[in-house]
Amino acid sequence: MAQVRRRARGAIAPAACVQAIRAAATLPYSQGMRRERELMDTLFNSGQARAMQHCFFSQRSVGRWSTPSGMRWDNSRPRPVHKAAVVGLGTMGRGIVVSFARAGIPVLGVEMDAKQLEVARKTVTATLERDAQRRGVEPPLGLVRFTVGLQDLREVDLVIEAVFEDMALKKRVFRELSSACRPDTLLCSNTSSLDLDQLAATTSRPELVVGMHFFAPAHVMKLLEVIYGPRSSPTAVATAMQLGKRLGKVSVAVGNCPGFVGNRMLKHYVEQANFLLEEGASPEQVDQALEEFGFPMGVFRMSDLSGLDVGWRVRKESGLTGPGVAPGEQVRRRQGRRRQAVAGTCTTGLGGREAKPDPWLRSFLEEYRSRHGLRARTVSQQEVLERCLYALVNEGFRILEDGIAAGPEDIDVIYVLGYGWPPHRGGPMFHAVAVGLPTVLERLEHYHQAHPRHPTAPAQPPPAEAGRQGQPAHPEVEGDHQECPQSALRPPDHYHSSP
Ligand SMILES: CCCCCCCCCCCCC[C@H](O)CC(=O)SCCNC(=O)CCNC(=O)[C@H](O)C(C)(C)COP(=O)(O)OP(=O)(O)OC[C@H]1O[C@@H](n2cnc3c(N)ncnc32)[C@H](O)[C@@H]1OP(=O)(O)O
Repeated sequence: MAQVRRRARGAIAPAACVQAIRAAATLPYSQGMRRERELMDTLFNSGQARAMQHCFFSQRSVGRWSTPSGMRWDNSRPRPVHKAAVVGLGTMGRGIVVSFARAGIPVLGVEMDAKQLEVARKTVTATLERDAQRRGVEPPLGLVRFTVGLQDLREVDLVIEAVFEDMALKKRVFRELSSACRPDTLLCSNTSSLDLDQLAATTSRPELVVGMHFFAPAHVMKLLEVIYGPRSSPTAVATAMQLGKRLGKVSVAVGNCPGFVGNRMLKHYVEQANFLLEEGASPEQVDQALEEFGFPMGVFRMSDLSGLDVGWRVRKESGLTGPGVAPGEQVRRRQGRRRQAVAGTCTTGLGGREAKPDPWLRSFLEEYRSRHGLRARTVSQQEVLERCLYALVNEGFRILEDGIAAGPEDIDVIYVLGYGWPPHRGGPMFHAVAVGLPTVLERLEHYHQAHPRHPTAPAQPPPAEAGRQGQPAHPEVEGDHQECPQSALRPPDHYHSSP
């Protein structure tokens, strides 16, 4: 039972199953049946059941996508994709190649560097072989071809660019793709946060450019964010949405803004976690609170595995990597500790999956606090959860206001399938309603008063001309020491799923 509870992370159904089996094995038949019925009644009537039902129906509803400009699932025809290419075979690119092969779609893996290509070939082959062995099938190795350079791209119907998160580099790749591919080839980007419209503008076919944002590990996580820009055509959006489904993912169509939906919210979650380090929490403590809430891994473990280098590049592009930034930033800059180059982390010792406290980090944080005159205080588990999760929820409401996500269900699907938000808590927007929007608002305002640098949203809406796609811009971080504005969270009229 202890093992089940540990793996279930707060979900009541797995523990109830064990109890029912135990009752069947140890009680007389009629008592065992009665106990099972009681357990079922408890489960059927629980908030967790409603949360899981919400997840189930939300995953179906996002397939009926629509955009503010009137593109819809039922008025847009996808194109067939017979063969695809992935350009850039880092960790994400390799995972995407694996997803194509596993779905039975021929795929060309493209690298500019021959050494990197060989590493990718080995990793992809090993992953496909391991996966096939587990499933008792033949590995689909014949569907994957690797090549250095863009010369073979005329044979593909769709390309996914997955190079480093660097706008200049991505623009160069898109320009080259534009001449290397057929004029009808869809050009997609796996960018985590960059402006899709700028990428589209470098090509001869901006209408055939969309974002296809995968989540790490790309061959495991079930989410695909499909990002439409102002010039993306219905055909391009429909093709990417349908392709996601073929790849075994749940596709969610979202608008174009920095970080789109998932990472735009993630930024506020990560930011609060970093502030908590300044204030006295340890990374292990923050992670433990989030893991007890039900995430498979806390924010620091997750960042270690998939986000340190990406986050660093994103902040570098935004000019947020100078001196005077919060410890999270400097920790990330520690030599050789940006994951995906090295399996080392800021929360854990070098290598391995197990999170172990890092003595270097502990003394770094002590030194950082003393340098900035910060007195470490005790941070409760409740504060960790409220600050990290409500900041994320708050941004979710701003995303709805901006029309970047079609509805709260879309955000919930993104968090459950992309970031491991526990399904028995329904997703962030569902959770906020379950907690009570007035309570969430009160806590956000409380933390705003207590910590003037706290959340996220400006008291005044930003000027409309600062936004993209004719929508108001969302607030940008201007450094970790910005004044804290008020909450964006208002009980929205359009929230139509009740917990
Ligand atoms: C102005 C706006 C700017 C925007 C701001 C930008 C913010 C900063 C950007 C951050 C980076 C974003 C990157 C990307 O765009 C978005 C993401 O992908 S975020 C990551 C989302 N993924 C997760 O949260 C996954 C969490 N993990 C899980 O859910 C589970 O671990 C699992 C993957 C379902 C597997 O679970 P299990 O089967 O129980 O097995 P394990 O836990 O042991 O893991 C198996 C295997 O997978 C590896 N792994 C797990 N998680 C990750 C991960 N997040 N990234 C990479 N790899 C991961 C794990 O190490 C194991 O590998 P192995 O040891 O077998 O080699």
